[in-house]
Amino acid sequence: MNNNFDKHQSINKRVNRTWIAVLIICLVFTGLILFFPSQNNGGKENNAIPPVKDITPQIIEASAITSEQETLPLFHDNALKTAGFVNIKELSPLFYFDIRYATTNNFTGKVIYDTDQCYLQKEASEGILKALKILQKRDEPLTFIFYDCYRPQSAQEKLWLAYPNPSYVARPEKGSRHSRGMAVDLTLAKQDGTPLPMPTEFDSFKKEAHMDYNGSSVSKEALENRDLLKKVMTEAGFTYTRTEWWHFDKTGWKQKPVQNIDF
Ligand SMILES: C[C@@H](N)C(=O)N[C@H](C)C(=O)O
Ligand SMILES: [Zn+2]
Repeated sequence: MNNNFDKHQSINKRVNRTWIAVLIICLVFTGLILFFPSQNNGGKENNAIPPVKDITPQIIEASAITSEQETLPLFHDNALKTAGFVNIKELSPLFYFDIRYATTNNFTGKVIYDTDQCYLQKEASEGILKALKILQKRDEPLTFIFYDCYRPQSAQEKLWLAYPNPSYVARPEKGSRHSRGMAVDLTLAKQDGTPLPMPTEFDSFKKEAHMDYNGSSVSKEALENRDLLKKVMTEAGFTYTRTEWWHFDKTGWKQKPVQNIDF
């Protein structure tokens, strides 16, 4: 009888030990799953992330920019040149650039586009070179400072939102001649880049900026410089606009389409 009792007790002890062992194994597994979740489904998550190459093509291509194209990615330069544009910075070392809409120093107070390059359609660029030749033949040779050249349609929309006045900003639905690459905003400068006095600042939407303003609030010298700019640009095949002394359109602008090539 005692023998039977001892046998029973020893079986019970073995069963208990087995259960304890099973319990410990379960606890160890649970711990592994809780502490290393990424081992569980990490492989799947990694596969879900798109490869870096797919999500950053612009960064990769931008690294190919040459020193001449400091701010305009090469693929935009290519797109513009394919569409008949010329980079005015590549035309002559005599030019100066103060591309205002690439800075906050413009009437909107905001950066309108990201690059300080100056692109124009080939015909307009030829007119600019013709005008430069006229300026260089003078006893005291002069040159240009460019304020704005080609402007994508998206930039025109930003300008219109800031100042929706068709006397000074072209309606986006009509399209700006700048967006055709056939308009340019510029002023005269000495060879060393000093701007000549003009009736007003660039993009001053006051009556003094009008081409026909001859009032006494503007100096004689500034009015003469404005008239010289107008004469030279007209001789080089541009027309002027009544309200802005700095703005000129290359004849034939209607033949060129409005563009929205990124800038
Ligand atoms: C905003 C001014 N610089 C200008 O270029 N105006 C003309 C009319 C335009 O928007 O095309
Ligand atoms: Zn203009």
